[in-house]
Amino acid sequence: MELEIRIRKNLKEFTLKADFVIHDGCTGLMGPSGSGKSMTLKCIAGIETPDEGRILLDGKSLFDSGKKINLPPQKRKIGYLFQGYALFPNMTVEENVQCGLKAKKMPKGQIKERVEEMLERFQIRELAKRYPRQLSGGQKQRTAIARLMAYEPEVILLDEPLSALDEELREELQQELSQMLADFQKPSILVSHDAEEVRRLCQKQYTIREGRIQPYADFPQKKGRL
Ligand SMILES: Nc1ncnc2c1ncn2[C@@H]1O[C@H](COP(=O)(O)OP(=O)(O)OP(=O)(O)O)[C@@H](O)[C@H]1O
Repeated sequence: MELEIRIRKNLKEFTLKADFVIHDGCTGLMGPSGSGKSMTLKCIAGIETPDEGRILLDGKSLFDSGKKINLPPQKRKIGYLFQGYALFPNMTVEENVQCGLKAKKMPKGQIKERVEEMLERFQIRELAKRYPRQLSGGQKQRTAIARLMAYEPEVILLDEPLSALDEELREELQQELSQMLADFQKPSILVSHDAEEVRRLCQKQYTIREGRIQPYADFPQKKGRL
């Protein structure tokens, strides 16, 4: 698949200018605090709207200011993994996994089937009736990933998913993320402050500074099409 991003958005301090194309595999996006990383992801997901430009997924417009196209987030098939995972605290694991499918208006029987499949695949079936506060960091991550994958996204955006964790758990969850991304195979973008994390999980890297995105020339190229 191919995700093409060509957007401009005026922010308080600078203008975000993103012009890049990614293919299957994980692309890292690194840059200082406040440089526009989260804003770039939010524009791709449809949570924020660029002032102008276009975003195409396999040639299909998700956003096109010229053609006045601006698909809402639920129609973009983009999975967003937030920092801290953003699980709903008043919902059980099972309810968290199914909530996106209800919003998508999937038939009840199909929702049940899909949720079962995700609980099984991410080994959280025994935790189905627990609330997020009753989960370990790893279990929370698996629940968040199950919720994301239940939605069958075509693109995954990961916004510093591991930044709030201590080093030991971080290592462990990096392994799980790495496996998930390898299985996913479609395009994904990982925003991170950690160069080592990007080197481990991504095949390509971009840097962003004051809203300008550029390929990181020194990044070691790995196998996979990007
Ligand atoms: N809704 C908004 N409208 C206008 N400007 C915004 C909006 N949200 C954030 N900004 C500004 O855009 C800039 C980029 O913010 P962004 O959250 O993308 O940074 P970031 O690179 O993700 O930073 P961090 O690593 O600290 O999370 C900041 O200067 C921020 O103040």
